[in-house]
Amino acid sequence: MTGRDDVLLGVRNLRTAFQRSDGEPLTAVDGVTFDVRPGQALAIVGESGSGKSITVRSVLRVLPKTARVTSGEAHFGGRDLLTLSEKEMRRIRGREIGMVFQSAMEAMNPTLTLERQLTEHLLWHGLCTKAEARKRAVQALGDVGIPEPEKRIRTYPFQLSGGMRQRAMIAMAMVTRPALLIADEPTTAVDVTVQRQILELLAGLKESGTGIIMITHDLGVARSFCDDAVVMYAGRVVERAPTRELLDEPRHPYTVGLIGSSVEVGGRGLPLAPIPGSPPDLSRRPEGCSFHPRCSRAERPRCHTEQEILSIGPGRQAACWKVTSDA
Ligand SMILES: Nc1ncnc2c1ncn2[C@@H]1O[C@H](COP(=O)(O)OP(=O)(O)OP(=O)(O)O)[C@@H](O)[C@H]1O
Repeated sequence: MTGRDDVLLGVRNLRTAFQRSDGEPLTAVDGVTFDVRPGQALAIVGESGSGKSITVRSVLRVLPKTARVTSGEAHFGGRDLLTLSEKEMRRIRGREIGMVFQSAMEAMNPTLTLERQLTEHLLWHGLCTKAEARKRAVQALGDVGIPEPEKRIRTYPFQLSGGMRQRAMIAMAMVTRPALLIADEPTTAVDVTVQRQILELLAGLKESGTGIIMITHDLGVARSFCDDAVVMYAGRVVERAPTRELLDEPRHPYTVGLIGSSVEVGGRGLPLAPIPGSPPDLSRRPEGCSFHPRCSRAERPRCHTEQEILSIGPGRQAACWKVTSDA
């Protein structure tokens, strides 16, 4: 049995910067901290460019060439992933940590059949014999609802429909039975029916004890699937809470704006209200709270000088002194 206190992945104070061509550093992830627990899902939400993908790519150590983790820790299975060698990371990625991305075409090798990809994946990680690998691969395709897996295993990714390809990618991520699954917009490119089926698959994984990080723009998906959520703005976590509390009673002015401008709200018949302005250029971040130029509650001088994340209740934190003084 695992309790809420077991931490599967503990990310502390993660900072990642890009070296721009003009020499200016750009801090895309700025002091991010969160925990993921076994059998629980954490949503990472925020506008485009807020640092969600770079956060998980930093943990997996699959960053663009110009980016570098400049500080922080990522504890997983008694190790700090940020201090391991590339060889050690290769053993962890795809085996102990599975990955699912928005586009299966990006994640799969178009020149190999599903059979080669799945069996080689298992064999490379030394998880079974060649004879067992095929059996496990067929089983994994069947488990994700691919009909006639014995036959489909001989196809190439491009011969499958988008929904089937997405399932095959999930099969590949699940076949090693990872302790942690990182899913970056796994349902964005598929229709609503496939989306529901994929979420059911991921829910099965969660029930079997896998911890999940789900990056999503879809607050409805976060609500139905994720236990906890962190909201990112301009590379920082501005609010964290159990997902339902966060969505039903958002506290940080940015979270309030994000929810007000979301399709989830529009779908409930309420008017969409976009947040005025746009996120800052990360190489010229405003002093203090990065959201203050867009915030209707901003006041001088405090919002221009500080942004500290503070407790606002059990399991809840917000990086806004106005919210903490309301509490
Ligand atoms: N290849 C890159 N080169 C330079 N800067 C980059 C690159 N990729 C990302 N960035 C910077 O990092 C920031 C965070 O990017 P990231 O991809 O993590 O955002 P995101 O929240 O995942 O957005 P989206 O929801 O659109 O995927 C961006 O705003 C951008 O400034």
